[in-house]
Amino acid sequence: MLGAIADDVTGAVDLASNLVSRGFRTHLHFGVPETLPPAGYSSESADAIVVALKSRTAPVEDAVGQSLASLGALLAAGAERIYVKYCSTFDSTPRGNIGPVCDAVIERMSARTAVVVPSFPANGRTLYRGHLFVGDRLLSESSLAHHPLTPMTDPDIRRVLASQTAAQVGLLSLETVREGPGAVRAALDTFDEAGVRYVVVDAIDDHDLTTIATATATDAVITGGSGLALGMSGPSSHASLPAPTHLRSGPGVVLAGSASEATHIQLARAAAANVPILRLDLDALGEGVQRARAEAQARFATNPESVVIVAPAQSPGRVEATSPDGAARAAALEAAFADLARGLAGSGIRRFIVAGGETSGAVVDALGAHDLILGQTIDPGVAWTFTSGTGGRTPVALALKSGNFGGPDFFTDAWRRLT
Ligand SMILES: Nc1ncnc2c1ncn2[C@@H]1O[C@H](COP(=O)(O)OP(=O)(O)O)[C@@H](O)[C@H]1O
Ligand SMILES: O=C(O)[C@@H](O)C(=O)COP(=O)(O)O
Repeated sequence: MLGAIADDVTGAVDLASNLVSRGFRTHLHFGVPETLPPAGYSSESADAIVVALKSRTAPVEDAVGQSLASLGALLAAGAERIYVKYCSTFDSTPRGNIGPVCDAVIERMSARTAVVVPSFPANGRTLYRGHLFVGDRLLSESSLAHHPLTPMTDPDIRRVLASQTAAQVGLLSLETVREGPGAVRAALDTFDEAGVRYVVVDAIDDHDLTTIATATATDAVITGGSGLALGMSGPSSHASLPAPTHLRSGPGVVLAGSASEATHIQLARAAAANVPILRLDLDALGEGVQRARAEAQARFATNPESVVIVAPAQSPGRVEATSPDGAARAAALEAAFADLARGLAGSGIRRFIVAGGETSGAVVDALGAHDLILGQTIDPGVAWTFTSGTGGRTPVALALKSGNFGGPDFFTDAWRRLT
């Protein structure tokens, strides 16, 4: 069994959906697990367990502590290999947490060399000569350079990782990758003998990912974005589960707390398609939540198949989450989305799309959704998930979308994949 530790909620869904698409029956757990597998699951019925943490921007010691606790639970559940999942744009601060978390996992696993593979070509993330590209631009020239919490201003992943770890970091070039898995394995063994712990590996298409995954198929620890999973092969042919019948139709709510560019394009396209967008005024959030809830319910009463979107009234511009005021506003908005999700679910709404990793984390907590089942993939790195409905609770469908993922018509088209 494969165990995975993801540093945020949408990143975990991203990895889980790629694993499912490659034939891994995948179980997704939110938060540091006390024990795994949870009730109803066993290592026999899951080929992979992904633990979703909220550790990307946590203090380093917390991130390491949460990751090691999760690692312990995964190993106790029978995990034989560990996949450390971070963002495909290597989102981190100069202190970490990618380097310290990977160091801790590698040491606990008594592993030696581990690959570093952020590439996810289907979403425009490619690595060449150790430099990370987002679409046609270097990472440092993309919108990620202005991320409020983790501004990525250096595209050289070898250098970025070296600033977060005392271990040696090497580079395996695209030329070697193109020579095939045997050449990659031989190069990794040479790095290992030279005491190099991390090997950043170039990859610009899915075939490169298959080569790297094949070469590292028995490595105890692999690290990357979710793209590396696309090169792996699981044992099952039908790893995603159909949506429970009651979730295939009915009202739907989009909670768009993401400040990312892709989400704003998706909002504009939905508005152009006449999907109602209810706005939350950041200066009157309590009132806004009440009003949005009442308005959504009034619309659903007249049209039970309709969709409403809830988004902040103010443009995020550059959300200054690093300033105390910015962070407080961002947290208040997350809490408002969480309240709204709880209220709507309490009045019977069962279908939600949530945009943004932090926003998704808040909503998942509010709904008490600790374990999710993977359904259909919607777009690369985004899939429908269902709460398990244990304890007499009715399952809820959740599409937890990383801010920058999904096609332009995601908010109108994703519902069709809820089958
Ligand atoms: N207009 C806004 N003003 C202040 N904070 C905002 C605004 N829009 C979004 N936010 C906050 O910014 C953060 C966005 O993070 P997240 O949900 O991870 O999405 P993304 O990373 O795609 O932007 C959340 O904390 C959200 O509450
Ligand atoms: O690897 C990725 O790009 C995503 O899985 C991811 O982690 C994105 O993070 P958010 O944009 O903060 O959701």
